Amino acid sequence: MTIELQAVIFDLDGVITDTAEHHYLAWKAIGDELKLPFTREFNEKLKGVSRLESLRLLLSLSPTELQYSEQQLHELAERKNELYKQLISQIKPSDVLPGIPELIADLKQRGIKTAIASASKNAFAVIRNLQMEQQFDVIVDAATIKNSKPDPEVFLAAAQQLGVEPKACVGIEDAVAGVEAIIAADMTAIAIGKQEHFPHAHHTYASTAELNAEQLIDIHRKVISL
Ligand SMILES: O=P(O)(O)OC[C@H]1O[C@@H](O)[C@H](O)[C@@H](O)[C@@H]1O
Ligand SMILES: [Mg+2]
Repeated sequence: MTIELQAVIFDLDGVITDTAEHHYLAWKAIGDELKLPFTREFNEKLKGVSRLESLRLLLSLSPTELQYSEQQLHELAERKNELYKQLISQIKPSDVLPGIPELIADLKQRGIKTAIASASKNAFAVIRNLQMEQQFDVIVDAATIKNSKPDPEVFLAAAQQLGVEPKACVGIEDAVAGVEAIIAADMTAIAIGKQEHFPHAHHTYASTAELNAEQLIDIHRKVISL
């Protein structure tokens, strides 16, 4: 018996709206201050991972062994978050990425459920500013999750709350750690970004504008029959 696609679980930052850029700009400001050679390429590693883990990755760019106390680490993370919160305070409904509203509407019409699986503690603020609270059947954010991506926990929690088995889900991510989490959750993994970043994704689109429900159903069907 084949398993039909029953739910699409979206990452938030970089998939629903371009907050991946806001995270980058906030870390870039901290990196510049500490004179660290932080690039967009290196930023790919920070996508999808928790705030503190992102900070650890950023500090690993230092050529010398920098020693920070727990207190200093906490202050740096807090400062990054303040910069980030300023940036997201400007987010408005028109900042939803292209193709996303149409995809969600099409999925709903086909009876396919939708959820958010985000590693961010700011997820609800972003969704509120986008006025998308009513668009998803389930929203899981960092507040209730112990293990961050690439651990599958956030995707599995979303599937469980939807009442759908993981194999019947497609996950959509713009982060390497996120695609790993989807695969570890035994779901079909769709990546958004450059193909070379996502060798393990089942399919990669250059942009959210290319997403469409019919194709997701097809890709899921092929993955299930493998
Ligand atoms: O600092 P926040 O808002 O809790 O976000 C944690 C992580 O959330 C993820 O969604 C982002 O991709 C990461 O870049 C970010 O570090
Ligand atoms: Mg993301």
